[in-house]
Amino acid sequence: MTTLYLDFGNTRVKWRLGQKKDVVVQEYHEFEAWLQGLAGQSQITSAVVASVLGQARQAVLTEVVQRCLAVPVKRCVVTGEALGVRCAYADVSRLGIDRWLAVVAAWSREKSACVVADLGTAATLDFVDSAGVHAGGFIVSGLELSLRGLLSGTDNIKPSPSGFEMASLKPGINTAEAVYNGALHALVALIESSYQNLLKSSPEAKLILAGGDAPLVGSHLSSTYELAQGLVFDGMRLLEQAELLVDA
Ligand SMILES: Nc1ncnc2c1ncn2[C@@H]1O[C@H](COP(=O)(O)OP(=O)(O)OP(=O)(O)O)[C@@H](O)[C@H]1O
Ligand SMILES: CC(C)(CO)[C@@H](O)C(=O)NCCC(=O)O
Ligand SMILES: [K+]
Repeated sequence: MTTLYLDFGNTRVKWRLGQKKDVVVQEYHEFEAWLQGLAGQSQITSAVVASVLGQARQAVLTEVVQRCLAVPVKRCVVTGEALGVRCAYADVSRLGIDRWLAVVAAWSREKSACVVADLGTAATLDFVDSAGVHAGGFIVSGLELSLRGLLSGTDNIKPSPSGFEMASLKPGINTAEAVYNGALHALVALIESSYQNLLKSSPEAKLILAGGDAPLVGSHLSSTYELAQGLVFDGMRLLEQAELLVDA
C-alpha cells in the first residue's frame, strides 16, 4: 500500500511517495512521462492531489494521473475546520489549498500560534493563533515573480542578471543590487514585521518557512525560524488520515 502525494503548484509539481520525507520537484512538461515511469517501478495503490491550478488545468492533470496509475485519486479541499484549525475565509473554497495544508500541518505540529510563510512563485503568509483559529494572511509576489513584474512594467530598469543568491539587505549601488536587494528586503521585511506583530499577542508564536525560496530568505532573517519544506505534504497526510479528502 503506497500512496503518491502530488502538489500541483503554479510553476512546478512536487511529489512525495508513501511515508518518505523527501520532496521531489518535477517540471510540468515532463510530468506524464515521469509518471508513466514511476507507475512501472512502484507499487502505487492510491494518489492524493493538492492543486492551486484553475479548474481546466487541474482536470487535465488529474486525468493524466488516473490514466497512468489506474488507482483511486483523492483531492484535498479546504473545509471550515480541520484537525482543530478553523479557516478564516468566509468562502473557504477560495483559500489556496497549499496555504490550508501548510497551516493545518504547522498548527498540528506546534499547537501554538504561528506565522506560516510559503515562499514559492507567490509568497503567502498565514496566521494561526494558539487556539487553532486561522486569522487569514497575505499573498504577495515571490522573489522571481516580483522581479519579473517590475521589469515587465518598466521601460528602462535593466539589471545585469545577478540572481538572488548574491542579494543582501543593503541599499543597492547599481541597478542589479537595487532591484534584487529591494525584492529580497520587501519579502524579509513583510515576514519580520508580521512575525514581530504576532509575538506581541502570542509570545510563544513560531515562524515557519516553506517553499523554494525558504532557505535563501530564511538566511536573511534576524528572527528565529523553522524550515519545514514538507509542510504541504504533511498536511495532505493529516487530511487523509482524518478522512477529509474528496474524490478527484
Ligand atoms: N530549480 C528551481 N526552479 C524554479 N524555481 C526555483 C528553483 N530553485 C529554487 N527556486 C525558487 O523557488 C521559487 C519557487 O518556489 P516553489 O518551487 O516552492 O514554487 P512553485 O513550484 O512555483 O510552486 P507553487 O505554485 O506552489 O508556489 C522561485 O521563486 C525560485 O526563486
Ligand atoms: C496564493 C497561491 C498562488 C500560493 O500558491 C495559492 O494559494 C492560490 O492560488 N490561492 C488562491 C487565492 C487565495 O488563497 O486567496
Ligand atoms: K506553494
